[in-house]
Amino acid sequence: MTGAGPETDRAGAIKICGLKDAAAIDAAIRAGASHLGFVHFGPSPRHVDHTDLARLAATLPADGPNAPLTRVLLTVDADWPVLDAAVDALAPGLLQLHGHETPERIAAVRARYGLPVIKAAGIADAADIMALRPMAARADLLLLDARPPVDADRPGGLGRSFDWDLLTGPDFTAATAGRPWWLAGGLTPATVADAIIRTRADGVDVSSGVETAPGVKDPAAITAFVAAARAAFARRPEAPGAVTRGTGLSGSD
Ligand SMILES: O=C(O)c1ccccc1NCC(=O)[C@H](O)[C@H](O)COP(=O)(O)O
Repeated sequence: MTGAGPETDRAGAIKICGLKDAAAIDAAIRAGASHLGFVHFGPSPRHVDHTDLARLAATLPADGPNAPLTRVLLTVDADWPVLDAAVDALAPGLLQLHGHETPERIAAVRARYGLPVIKAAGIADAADIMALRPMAARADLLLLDARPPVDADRPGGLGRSFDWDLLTGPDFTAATAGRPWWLAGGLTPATVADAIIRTRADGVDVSSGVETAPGVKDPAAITAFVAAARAAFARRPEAPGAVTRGTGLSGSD
């Protein structure tokens, strides 16, 4: 598999996830987010149904190769009919699989839609790092989130962070196999800059940290988060001024 393209390959991605309303979307776009995430998973307080996915999609700038923004469709162990309908409604540029999708399923989703795939992985200990390897072989990008508690009603968007020291060293480098990866889990406008500098993540992703309550986005917090992330990415020596918006893709092997 070759790299999917600039949507996933470039450093400096900033994704605001769990968007449901125009004010929050507008704040994310104005601030300079590169990726807008839409959750399509019934139990989530951020769930957007097919009708609203299509309605919101109609208000967004065009997606596709070299577009300034990438729409990300987030699903959890979704079957083909659910995925087909959601992809039709949103016309995303990137698919985020946030459940227990196997490497084979990742490859099948990627092939069916011709879109790059983010595989989210819950991290709590070194074993979770070792488990990244087969996912990295099939996904275009990894999203490293806190592993949810066993009794959680959803696998992400919980505002929980994890030990970033797990993201260093040869085991981590081997497990990610050169695949780009984004950091998620409990990030906030106050912590994102430190996270970017310390972990050297290729991108960051937030949901709870820019909300006033689960599912209720705070436009001012979105603006602050994106500004802090942009400034931190710009300070990193390997990516001077490197905040980039997701653009085109190949999605093909
Ligand atoms: O947001 C949800 O409710 C959700 C439900 C099911 C799977 C994933 C979900 N969200 C994922 C995200 O929003 C982020 O990618 C990530 O988990 C960071 O969330 P947070 O810790 O709240 O910033």
